[in-house]
Amino acid sequence: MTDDLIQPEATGDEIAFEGALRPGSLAEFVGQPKVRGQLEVLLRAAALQDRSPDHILLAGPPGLGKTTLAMIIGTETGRAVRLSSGPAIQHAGDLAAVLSALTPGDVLFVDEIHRMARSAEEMLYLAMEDFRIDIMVGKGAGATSIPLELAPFTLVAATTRSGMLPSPLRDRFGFTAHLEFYDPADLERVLHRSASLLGVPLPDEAIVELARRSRGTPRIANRLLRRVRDWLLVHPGSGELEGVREALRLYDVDEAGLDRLDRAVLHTIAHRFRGGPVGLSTLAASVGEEADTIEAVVEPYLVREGLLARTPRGRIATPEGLAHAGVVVHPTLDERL
Ligand SMILES: Nc1ncnc2c1ncn2[C@@H]1O[C@H](COP(=O)(O)OP(=O)(O)OP(=O)(O)O)[C@@H](O)[C@H]1O
Repeated sequence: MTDDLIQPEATGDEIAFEGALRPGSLAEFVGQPKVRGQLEVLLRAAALQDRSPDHILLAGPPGLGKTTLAMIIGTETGRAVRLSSGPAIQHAGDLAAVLSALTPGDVLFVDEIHRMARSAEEMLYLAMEDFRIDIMVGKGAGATSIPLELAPFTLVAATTRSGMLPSPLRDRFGFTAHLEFYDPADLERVLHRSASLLGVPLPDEAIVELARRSRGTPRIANRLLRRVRDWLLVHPGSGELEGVREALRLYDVDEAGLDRLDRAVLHTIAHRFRGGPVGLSTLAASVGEEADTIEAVVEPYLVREGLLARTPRGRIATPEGLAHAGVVVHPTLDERL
């Protein structure tokens, strides 16, 4: 299991806490200028023509704002958002129940759509394209299908694994938003906003330090902010910057913002596999974590930071990654690159 502090998925009481910090409009949504611009045009064009916006796929690592954007799409278009998720759709019947309950213009948000049952996919294709489904009644030779008209709706789906979606499904979205990790400057804005909403006034230098070590992820930035708030409560009279450093040390977040699992992955490649290449499943087994988590959560950030690279023969630690794991190799001697 990924370390509690840094894992990008929301946990326990955090869901309520996140609700309070969630930006409510596109204007309040920090960063991701490209996605914001694309969505603005798409939503405005639909409003001008008084129709439901096209189906939208939100792709990217956890904690970057996919759920937030889905809610914003509802608010900006003045439509109700109905919530479902891939793991909750285990049979075509589960999907039929969700779709048939929609009212005209609804936004249907399906989180983790890559985990939806294969048996529901065909039904979803038809629903997205023609706003109708065929319900099968009976079995074997006597089975018949009854067509059911649906209310026009907009599907907003989120995935951390867009590569796992079958292409007929991907093709049915009018627009795919690729969410990227946030720059430190954008995370500083997220943190300033959250700090003022939480009533934790932090000076700029403390916010800068926290943003730099939040793994490019607003959810992690907000979570670290809560831990810093706790630390300062328990240590009254301490400086805020000291609070940031001590809280992060306590929760095992290093100077580069890497957590225990990030470091375990780098360390394993660097030391056990002599820098790589190593295959994903071998790597996952060596660090005792699910291959999915390594691929969707750990790797994207290490790749973006230039610490790990994916090659056709497997994962390798880059010279910077090796250095982070305490091994120094001169790049010109590195035959793996
Ligand atoms: N652009 C942003 N500006 C301000 N806060 C943000 C932004 N994006 C995300 N957040 C904050 O980060 C938290 C996590 O965001 P959200 O739940 O939308 O992520 P997600 O990508 O849907 O994650 P998951 O895939 O795990 O559901 C939210 O509570 C929100 O407060």
